[in-house]
Amino acid sequence: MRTPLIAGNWKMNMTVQEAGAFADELLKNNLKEGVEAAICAPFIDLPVLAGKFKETDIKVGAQNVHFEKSGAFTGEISAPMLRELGMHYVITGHSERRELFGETDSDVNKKSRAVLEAGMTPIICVGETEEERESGEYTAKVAGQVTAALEGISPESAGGLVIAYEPIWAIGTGKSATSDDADAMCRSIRSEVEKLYDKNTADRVRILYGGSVKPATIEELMSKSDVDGALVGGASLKAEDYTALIAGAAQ
Ligand SMILES: O=C[C@H](O)COP(=O)(O)O
Repeated sequence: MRTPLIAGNWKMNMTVQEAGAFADELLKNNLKEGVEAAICAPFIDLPVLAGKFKETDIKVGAQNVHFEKSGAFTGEISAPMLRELGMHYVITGHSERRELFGETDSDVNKKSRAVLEAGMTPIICVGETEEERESGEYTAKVAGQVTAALEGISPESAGGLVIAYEPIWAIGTGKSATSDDADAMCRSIRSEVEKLYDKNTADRVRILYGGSVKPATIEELMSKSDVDGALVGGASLKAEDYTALIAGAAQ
């Protein structure tokens, strides 16, 4: 039985003050049980969120990491630094990082392994462009990203991973994949994991959908058997909407 996960990805939004206010508001709400809640925030917000959520089940995560533990990498943050702050998750391979910052499949693999080595869980993002969807190449593209990201990761670690399927054409566009499309792609990713490892590992790995998920669409999405949750951008920025996402996922 896989615990559903609703992971917010704040991207480059929310000042420290706004993050604190979000946390205070969220803590006043009664989050439905049975769904894991996580917020992946800008680096500067992480200490305040870790502090506010310390005595709760709400997890905190980062949106990026460097794959080396330390060294001359100006402006970068390492996995051991994030672990010491109490982080549970780190998003790796988000399409914005791949497209805007030139991250390669190999970088995503190295970052994911560094996150695991530090005792955290990577949320590994994969997904196709609109052109790849239209050309019919999308299943192969995503399978290739999954294979590259998981290279060298042990079966024991692989079962605990989170993979987020985020079709690039659905991110921040209001143009969500249908729940059936999301389910089909999550199933295809699970079968890829089974090919790389075994059925037990594939049954354990959690696969999220991301791309214009809203409180109004979460319930239908979560009714699908291979969708284990969502990676949510815009709709995770307001405590009220985030609370509604958790409630919808708990149905
Ligand atoms: O990581 C989250 C995704 O990029 C989705 O963002 P969105 O919910 O704003 O479309």
